Amino acid sequence: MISVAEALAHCLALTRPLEVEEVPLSEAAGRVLARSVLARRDQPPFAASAMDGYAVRGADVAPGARLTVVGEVPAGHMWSGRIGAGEALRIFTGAPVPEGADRIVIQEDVQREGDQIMLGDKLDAGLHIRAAGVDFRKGHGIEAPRRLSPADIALAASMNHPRMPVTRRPDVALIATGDELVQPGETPRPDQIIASNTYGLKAVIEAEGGQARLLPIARDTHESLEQVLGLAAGADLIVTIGGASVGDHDLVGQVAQAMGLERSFYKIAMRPGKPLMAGRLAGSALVGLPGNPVSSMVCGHLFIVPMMRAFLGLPAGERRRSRARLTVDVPANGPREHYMRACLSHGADLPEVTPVDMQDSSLLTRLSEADTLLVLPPHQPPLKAGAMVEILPL
Ligand SMILES: Nc1nc2c(c(=O)[nH]1)N[C@H]1C(S)=C(S)[C@@H](COP(=O)(O)OP(=O)(O)OC[C@H]3O[C@@H](n4cnc5c(N)ncnc54)[C@H](O)[C@@H]3O)O[C@H]1N2
Ligand code: MOO
Repeated sequence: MISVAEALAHCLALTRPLEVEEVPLSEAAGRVLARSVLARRDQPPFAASAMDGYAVRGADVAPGARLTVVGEVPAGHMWSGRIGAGEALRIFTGAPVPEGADRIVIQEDVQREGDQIMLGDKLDAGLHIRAAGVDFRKGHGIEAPRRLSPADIALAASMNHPRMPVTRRPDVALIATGDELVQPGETPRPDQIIASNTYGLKAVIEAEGGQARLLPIARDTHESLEQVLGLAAGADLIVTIGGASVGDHDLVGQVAQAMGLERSFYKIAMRPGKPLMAGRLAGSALVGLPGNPVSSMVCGHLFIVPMMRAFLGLPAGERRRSRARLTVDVPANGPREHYMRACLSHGADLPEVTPVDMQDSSLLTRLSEADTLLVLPPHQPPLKAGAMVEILPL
């Protein structure tokens, strides 16, 4: 059995950054920017008023000073004159500041009578002018690769980019396997259960920016598995679920190998997730996840998420862990790295972590309750409440 880190390295070696496509800016949120984009103009393109008030010469500003209003400029218009001594221009937020003026007096500090204004006794000290290019200059870049946040979308719009070059979404084919499975909403026989893992994994994949296809459930026969694997042809990544272990009906590895799978590894020192398998099948990366629902979801977080990032051209490696204080004793760990389902809470100074009450890898209620994985290294001796441990937020 190889380690989790070695298995991840093999999984990442099966990926390559995908091609670039252009999408409308309005559809680019959450996508991965593939090429840096540069501002097409300065922002603001002119010195702009930050307040509603009067543009004046700073030298004229004094409590009780009287100035003559020589015109008016709203946002979206340009006043082409020059402000001279003793003059003021009525101005609104966002309007270009006229030549000669170097300060905005806010209207709350002014009394107006006809074309005259009188400044109040207590004047706001701010200049209230946004210099040209103070936000960004022409040529300023949003650097790739980067997952585009809502703020990035607004910035790109401000830079005058109607379209964004983004990495194509990875196409992921998801295959549930097993005679015992029916789709949610169907009527199961008394000896059947509902397929859950594919749905959970689709959500994991799509939250990362992949596009997941749910293929028909493959039955535990060579013919059925071969047929459904055939439907996955062309996918960037094929993910099978179940049929990975040693039982007489666990056929995924056999069938994939008969179809030409070049296997990278099978079985890892991890709990849950021991019977994980990965390799390349006719141009697609293939990951065979164990069938136990929690095993497949934990493997999804640990292996499929970094693979999505690698396909998207983002930095991809082991997911970042942090540390927390145990609230309860934890027994010794065996030879496999253990990813315990756990809940985080705020301690007095540090985050605290509590494993959920049952760790069996079939229990989706406990996974749903958990918000973090508590990671115990192989052969970890027993730990007492208060010990510091590594955690991986879900
Ligand atoms: N003799 C041994 N038996 C098992 C071993 C072992 O080393 N020796 N390993 C155990 C471990 S650990 C795991 S994990 C499981 C993995 O088995 P498979 O990947 O072959 O999965 P299945 O047998 O097909 O299913 C296991 C379990 O999960 C349910 N399942 C499967 N697919 C789905 C799905 N899409 N949605 C919901 N539930 C699913 C399935 O009904 C089984 O209950 O093997 C152990 N056995
Ligand atoms: O490795 Mo299995 O995934 O422990 O349940």
